Amino acid sequence: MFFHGTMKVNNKGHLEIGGMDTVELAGQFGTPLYVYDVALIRDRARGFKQTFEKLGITAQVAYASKAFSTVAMVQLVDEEGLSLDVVSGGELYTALAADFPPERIHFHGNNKSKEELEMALKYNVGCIVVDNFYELDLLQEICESLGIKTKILLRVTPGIEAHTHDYILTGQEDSKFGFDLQNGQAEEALKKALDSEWIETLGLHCHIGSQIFDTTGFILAAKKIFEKMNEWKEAYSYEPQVLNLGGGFGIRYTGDDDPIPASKYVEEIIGEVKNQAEHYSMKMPEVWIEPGRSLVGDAGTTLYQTGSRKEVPNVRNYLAVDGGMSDNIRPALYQAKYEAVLANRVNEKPEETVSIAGKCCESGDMLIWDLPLPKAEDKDILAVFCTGAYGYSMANNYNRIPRPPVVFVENGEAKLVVKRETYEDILRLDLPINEKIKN
Ligand SMILES: Cc1ncc(COP(=O)(O)O)c(C=O)c1O
Ligand SMILES: N[C@@H](CCCC[NH3+])C(=O)O
Repeated sequence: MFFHGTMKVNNKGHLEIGGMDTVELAGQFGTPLYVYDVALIRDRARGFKQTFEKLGITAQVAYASKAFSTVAMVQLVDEEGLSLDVVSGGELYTALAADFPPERIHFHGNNKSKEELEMALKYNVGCIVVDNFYELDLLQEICESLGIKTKILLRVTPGIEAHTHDYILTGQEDSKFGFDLQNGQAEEALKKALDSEWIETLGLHCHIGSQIFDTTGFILAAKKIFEKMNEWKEAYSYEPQVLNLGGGFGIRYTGDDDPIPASKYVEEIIGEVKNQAEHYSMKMPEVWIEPGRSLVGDAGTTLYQTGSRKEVPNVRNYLAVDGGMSDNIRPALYQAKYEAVLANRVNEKPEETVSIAGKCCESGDMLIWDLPLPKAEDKDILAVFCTGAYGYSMANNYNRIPRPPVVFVENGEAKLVVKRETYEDILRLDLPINEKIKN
């Protein structure tokens, strides 16, 4: 059984998370429903911090809020003392609304607008991760006009390919992100930034991709970056104070996934950074990381209610649930795989293989192919595991389906942290072309 965190089976044979019966949660809050195991998120956050402490390394662990950003989540990140990576005005606005300390916010993005940069500068965020020449010029201009100085990291692309899905690769040369390290663009950007009286260049940033199972790519990236840092030390007497090696640490969605433990990623990466710093006689930089998925991925579970069935004789049985690609687009987008159980019948043995269909009008809206389950009946509760990262955050209103609510569970208590969207919410931004609209 694919249990983790505080999950267990209670004496009714129901899945329990955070001391709460998920079948009762489904009854109370309705389905689909996102349930987050808060203790597991705290555990993961503390694990990262403790590994750095144990290694005696000055670090910042910035939660990549694109994985799952809500006011409550940002407050939890603050409680755990992490920093926060935001990638848009909306994520920044959420962080500020949650009263997150701006000095611990890192602002990312490959096409930040003037308004977004102004907002970041006015709130004095900890650093801006500059992605391209357009942004570097714009930032310099805005700083000058507002009379505000800022700290930056330069995002570099080291020219390596991590082993993951093509759509979530970011470190290769042909990428929309960052200044290329090999072709001289990164050096040109550094010279520009060092020449600016408005910009303090804290160091470099690199993110090679997501759902990566070992440290080979990170180590290669660190080597390539140090090689350049050494050249730049000699040419410009510049040594970065910070090296941010991004996120991307993989998690176990199914039994086929075999990532190393989070602490191991950190230990091996730090080991290499130390080696490189020694090799080039450079001072050890602060090492920052930006985990998203590995902090929240397996802490999230989605509860659905089962509904219609379709049998294609001798081919496949389809079982539909009351959500789908509108609350979890990852299977459609990346062929992502998940495990699931019937939360109200956890102890029962599988009797059939069914494919879980979503309710959207799209053949590709399949959540799980060929899942062994007890013979599901109408109104069973299907719990899909490990939906905590890039599930709710990529949810949408396709087919005008309202987005589900989110509940945090911890120590036998459930707290609603995002309300279910209503049909009124769906109409909120619509304007009629004539007045014949019903309320
Ligand atoms: C710049 C950056 N940092 C951090 C992350 C977080 O990645 P993950 O959720 O895989 O840890 C991402 C997403 O891939 C990213 O683009
Ligand atoms: N959204 C992706 C990861 C991309 C992360 C952003 N660089 C996923 O669900 O796996």
